[in-house]
Amino acid sequence: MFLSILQVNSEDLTPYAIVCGDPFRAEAISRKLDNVRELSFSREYRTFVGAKDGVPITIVSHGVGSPGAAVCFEELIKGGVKTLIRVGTAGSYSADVPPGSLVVSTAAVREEGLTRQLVPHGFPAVADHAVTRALYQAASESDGLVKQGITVTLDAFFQGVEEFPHRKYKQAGALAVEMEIAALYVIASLRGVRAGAIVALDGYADADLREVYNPHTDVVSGAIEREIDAAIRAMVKLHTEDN
Ligand SMILES: O=P(O)(O)O[C@H]1O[C@H](CO)[C@@H](O)[C@H]1O
Ligand SMILES: O=c1cc[nH]c(=O)[nH]1
Repeated sequence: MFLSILQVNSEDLTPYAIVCGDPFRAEAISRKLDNVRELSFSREYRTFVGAKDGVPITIVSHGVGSPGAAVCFEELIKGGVKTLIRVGTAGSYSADVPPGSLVVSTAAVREEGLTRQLVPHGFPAVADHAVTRALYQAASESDGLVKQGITVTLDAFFQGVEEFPHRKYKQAGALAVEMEIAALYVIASLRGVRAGAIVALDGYADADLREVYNPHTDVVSGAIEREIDAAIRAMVKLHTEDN
């Protein structure tokens, strides 16, 4: 089956897929695999397949924001993907998880518009337990701080005149904010596949991002490198458990 938005044949995909926002991060992830092939680069969606320790893995970029990412998740699932791990970046809610830390998202607050058009208000956006456990274990094997907990998914990146809901979610114990995890978890639940996510913290959520946002620092690059390695190791572990 030809997937018209990703521009790939489903026969070329694998049941295990790592997704990320940035097409260049997708390429960086693919460089860690053996026998890599780039299948397509269409819109924000760049797709590679390769293997780690004999486990075939698909890597796809989904761009910024839930609606575009949802299209990618839906086509991957339609194409036969059964396990998805998002490897992203996020803003921290707490000095306890400073920039450079990793957070494994156990659940996501649905502060975006996309999932409201898919499921009722109270429907939770939750990670798969086995995927979360594999990600947390793999990330904990590397140097550096790793936490697991609730993340928040927003649509807006730069603030307008409305207050962002950061204060209340921070008080409620959320660890970080990003823009796609809730969509991933809700779509995975709807379509009966499993998903998890890990994010590298690149700053503080309540900073004025127009002034200070810069994910291209050594600290953030190091954290992204660690989360990529963790996601690949987690996929290999999940494959072993499945077989
Ligand atoms: O680094 P990625 O995976 O793109 O994730 C985060 O970075 C983007 C914002 O710059 C949003 O997509 C957000 O979710
Ligand atoms: O959505 C995001 C992603 C990275 N950093 C942030 O502060 N917010």
